[in-house]
Amino acid sequence: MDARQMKIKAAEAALEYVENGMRLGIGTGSTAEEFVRLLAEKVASGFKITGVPTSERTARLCLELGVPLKSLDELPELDLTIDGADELDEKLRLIKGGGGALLREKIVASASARMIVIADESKVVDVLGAFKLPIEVNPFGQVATRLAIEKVAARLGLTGDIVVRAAGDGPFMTDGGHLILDASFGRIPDAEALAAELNAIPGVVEHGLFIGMASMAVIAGPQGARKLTAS
Ligand SMILES: O=C[C@H](O)[C@H](O)[C@H](O)COP(=O)(O)O
Repeated sequence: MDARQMKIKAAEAALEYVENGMRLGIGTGSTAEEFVRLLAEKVASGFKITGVPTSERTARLCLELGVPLKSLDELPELDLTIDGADELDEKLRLIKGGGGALLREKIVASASARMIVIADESKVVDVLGAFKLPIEVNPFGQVATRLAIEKVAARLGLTGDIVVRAAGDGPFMTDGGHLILDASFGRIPDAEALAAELNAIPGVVEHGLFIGMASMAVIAGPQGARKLTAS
């Protein structure tokens, strides 16, 4: 089974949790896009859901494939969000934001009664941090914000480069008009402490640590999909 087939396997297994009539948060990324394709097939066969996309990219795909959408302001309480992740541990702590959608993803997941993560086995780690932690920051004062991040990270024993994510010749801009700083901490033994410290820095808009948000993950491997619930 290749990487794409595993993403499809995870998406298929997660689709079983989507019920007729649900208000559904729809994630961003290559795994979430496989989910959108399968969901669109169900919608075409008469299944009714209303989706709230977590990015412009996901919105475009949904519209192209005929998945009905509303904004989060039109539908501020959701039944379920299904989204991918860049890394997750056995306690369902996640790193997200590899695609730059972490802010809307976190807002949509927070507005949902339940969040299910879809991923392949390669994303499951013992300790978060091999994937660079995306931190969304306001462009104003970005250098001061980066220094503040470095200071709180050092207090927690974390070091490593923190660089502005690029796109083409310029910086990558999120759907909200912010920058992403990618922090190469390596290992983040106390993700809760880091999340709290980052939340307290004014220039940080949001960060990619999703803690206590997912209730289940569907993990696809060569043998099929398994469920992971927070331990
Ligand atoms: O910003 C992007 C999201 O957090 C994605 O869900 C995450 O990067 C995983 O994407 P993929 O399924 O492409 O690995």
